[in-house]
Amino acid sequence: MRIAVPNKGRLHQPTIDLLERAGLHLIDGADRKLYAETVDPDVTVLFARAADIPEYVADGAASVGITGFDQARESGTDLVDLLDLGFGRCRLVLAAPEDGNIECVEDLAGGTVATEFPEIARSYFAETSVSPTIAEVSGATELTPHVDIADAIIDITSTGTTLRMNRLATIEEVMESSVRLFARPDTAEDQKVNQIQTAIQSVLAADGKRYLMMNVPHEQLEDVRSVIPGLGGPTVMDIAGQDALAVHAVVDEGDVFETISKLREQGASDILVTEIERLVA
Ligand SMILES: Nc1ncnc2c1ncn2[C@@H]1O[C@H](COP(=O)(O)OP(=O)(O)OP(=O)(O)O)[C@@H](O)[C@H]1O
Ligand SMILES: O=P(O)(O)OC[C@H]1O[C@H](OP(=O)(O)OP(=O)(O)O)[C@H](O)[C@@H]1O
Ligand SMILES: [Mg+2]
Repeated sequence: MRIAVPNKGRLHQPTIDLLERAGLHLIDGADRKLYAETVDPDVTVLFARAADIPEYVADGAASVGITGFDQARESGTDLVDLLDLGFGRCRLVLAAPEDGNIECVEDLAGGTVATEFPEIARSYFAETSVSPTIAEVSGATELTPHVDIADAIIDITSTGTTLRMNRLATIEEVMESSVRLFARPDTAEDQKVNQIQTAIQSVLAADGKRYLMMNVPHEQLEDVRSVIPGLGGPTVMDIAGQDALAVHAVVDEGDVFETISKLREQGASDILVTEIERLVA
């Protein structure tokens, strides 16, 4: 089966890193190659433009694809969104010059809106009382209101820097986006698709988690247990020939510092903190 992933740009490397962490190591994914084999002989990675990936999946060229939710919406394809991969978080917004006369959506009656996302723009305006002309552009959208190509834009923003630099103010949010794992409705339940989904999910589940291991005297177990945060209880094991118990627990990274002090106060010793590669529920 084939997985379509972004061939360049900001989504490329995080996607490859995630696949690698999920155990799907690429074999010879050299620059400019259009595909790469993986350690799983049944899985090939196809490199494609982020905007083309939904079509690749919908047409069957790939069984699953990884790209922005905005791209899936724009393509109009019927895909199932299996997992939110947590990166490529951004918003599509309607924005216009800060000091101009467009202050609300209604001010766009008879106007023009430039965007790289004409389909999203059309469906957005279908829900409003105005239907401005949509001018499709393929980059530098933020410039268009300043050169009389458009009155406003619909474009991606994340930190807001580009909008500010171009003296544009947000009028309304159109949609939120992040990178997702997509499949076709008819393959979303396939065993191999499921296997890939589980592998990636296990990486996401391990993100920001640490594994704590420690020795605890029998009589201190309840005190130690009481200071371990989180819902899942720790795993407790007898150590052969010793009075102490081995206690293991998964803890949020942010809680590790405080938890260690508390554990020591409660009598835990030989505390070991390790990273977790994957967490399969
Ligand atoms: N500033 C951003 N912050 C977070 N995510 C973004 C940002 N810009 C784009 N994205 C996400 O990345 C996807 C791909 O963006 P885009 O097609 O612009 O690729 P790119 O990585 O910028 O490469 P290029 O524009 O050179 O083709 C977008 O559809 C969106 O989901
Ligand atoms: O709110 P910000 O953090 O400034 O991000 C928003 C910018 O990021 C993207 O451009 P990108 O950097 O991908 O350049 P591109 O126009 O070449 O795609 C997007 O098209 C915006 O222009
Ligand atoms: Mg870009």
